[in-house]
Formats: sequence, structure tokens, C-alpha cells
Amino acid sequence: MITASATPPSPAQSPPIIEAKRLTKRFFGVSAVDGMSLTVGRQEMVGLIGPNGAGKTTMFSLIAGSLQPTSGELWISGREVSREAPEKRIGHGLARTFQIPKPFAEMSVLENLLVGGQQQHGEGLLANFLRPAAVRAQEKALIEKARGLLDFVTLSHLEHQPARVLSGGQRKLLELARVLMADPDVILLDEPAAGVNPALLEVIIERVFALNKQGKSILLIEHNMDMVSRLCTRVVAMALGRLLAEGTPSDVASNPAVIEAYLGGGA
Ligand SMILES: Nc1ncnc2c1ncn2[C@@H]1O[C@H](COP(=O)(O)OP(=O)(O)OP(=O)(O)O)[C@@H](O)[C@H]1O
Repeated sequence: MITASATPPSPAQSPPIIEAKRLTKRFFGVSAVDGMSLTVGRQEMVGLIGPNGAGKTTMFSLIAGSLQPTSGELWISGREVSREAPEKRIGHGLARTFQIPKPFAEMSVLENLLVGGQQQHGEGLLANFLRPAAVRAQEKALIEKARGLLDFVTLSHLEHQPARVLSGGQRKLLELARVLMADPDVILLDEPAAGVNPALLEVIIERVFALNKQGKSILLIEHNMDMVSRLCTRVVAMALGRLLAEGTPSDVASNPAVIEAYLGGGA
């Protein structure tokens, strides 16, 4: 018998896609992140701000799994993943971009998307020998997907160019396309506006907005408050590894403790 409980939960009812509970990371006795909690709801776009050295990037590394917490817990979609490897978290729909993308400079823009390390039949010589048609079909599908994503990030015209010719902003767009190859549900975006010229910045803002509208949850580290307030409904501010304030972009930007942290470089 079908009951009401068989209905899939709405975004509002389902557990947060990211839930960090009292995360702490100490390096040689110094706490880069110190009892930090935050949540990102399904289809939510949350800004993570704070002065240099606040612990934002360390927080991303703890969420992505490239760093293990000294203490605290991390949950993805209601499942505890605190000790899981980064690859397993990717399998749970989590992706992360880097502040300074490092594409393979001599490979073409398209090839950079194809080396994304997806599970392919063609990975083994044996598979190539035994199932050549399946391998070819999968390669074709991957190329089509990569081309679609290059179109989405407005880089189609550069498909065959080596990645080294890309500007800083174009590298950010390629980085976005790279993580989209894995079909993530939630994306950790690390300073997508840094070093990007104003024209391309508008493209990045518009593309990030479109991804959120498509249903992707986003946690955005950004110093550009204009971008944060245009994109995010909720902002989390941290300083000295701790939560400082949380609320709407305008509430957080006018919070005296946040202003003091930016002026004084701490909290
Ligand atoms: N691997 C490490 N070893 C030692 N200390 C570290 C390490 N990584 C980060 N830290 C320290 O932890 C603190 C937080 O750094 P983090 O890079 O997370 O800050 P941030 O908010 O991302 O800064 P920014 O805005 O400048 O990128 C800093 O004091 C930094 O020096």
C-alpha cells in the first residue's frame, strides 16, 4: 500500500545537503577552524565570508575531505562522512572548485574536461578489446557532455585551444565545467570572482545563478560582497576559525562584529 511517507521529501523537509557540526582543525596546536558549524540546505546558495586567514579554505577542505578534522562531524544529505575519503564524497554528489585553477596547460580545453577521471569502460585495455562498441559509445557520450558544458560556460569557441591561452576568468569557467562533468548536487565554489575582469565576472555570476536555478546547492567563498549579495540568500561569516555571524547578506555586512573583523583582521 502506498502511504504518504512514500512521497519523496520536499527540499524543505529533506536533511541539509551539507551539515558541519562543531568542526575543528588544528595545525601544530593552532586552530585554523575552531568548533565551526554550518548548514547548506537543498537548492540553497550560501555565502561563506571572512577576512584573510579566517579559516574559509580550511573549512572547504574539511567538507571536501582533503583534510581530516581534529574533531567534529560532517554530514552530507543526512549521512555522516566525517572520515570518508574525498572520492567517496564526490560519489555523494559533492564537488569543489579551487581558488587558483590549474588546468593541464598543453591539453586542449575540451581534453581538460575529458580527463576528469570518470569511470569508463575504456579505462582497461581488456574492456577496449572485449567491448569496443560500448567503449566508443561511452567516449562519444562523454565528448557530447563536455561540449554541452563548454557551451554552458561560454567557452565552446576555445574547445581546441590549449588551456594555457585562457585568461584568469576563462580558467574559472573551465574549472566550473570540470566539476560539472561529475553531475554534482552541491558545489563548493572557492573565490570564483578573484582576478576576473568585470565583463567575465558577469558571465560567472549569471552561470552560477543558472546552476542554482537548475537545483544545485552552492557554498560560495567570496570576498566580492556585491557578488555574494546578488547570489546568496544567506551568508555565514567567520573569523579566527569561528562563526561570527549568520543571516541575510545585508544583515551580515552591517553586523558590527563582522565590520570589526574586517577592519582589525580578526575578531
Ligand atoms: N596546512 C596548514 N598548516 C598550518 N597552518 C595552516 C594550514 N592551512 C591553513 N593554515 C592556517 O589556518 C588559518 C586559516 O587559513 P585559511 O586558508 O583556511 O583561511 P582563509 O579564510 O581561507 O583565508 P584567505 O581568505 O586568505 O584564503 C591561517 O592562519 C592559516 O595560516
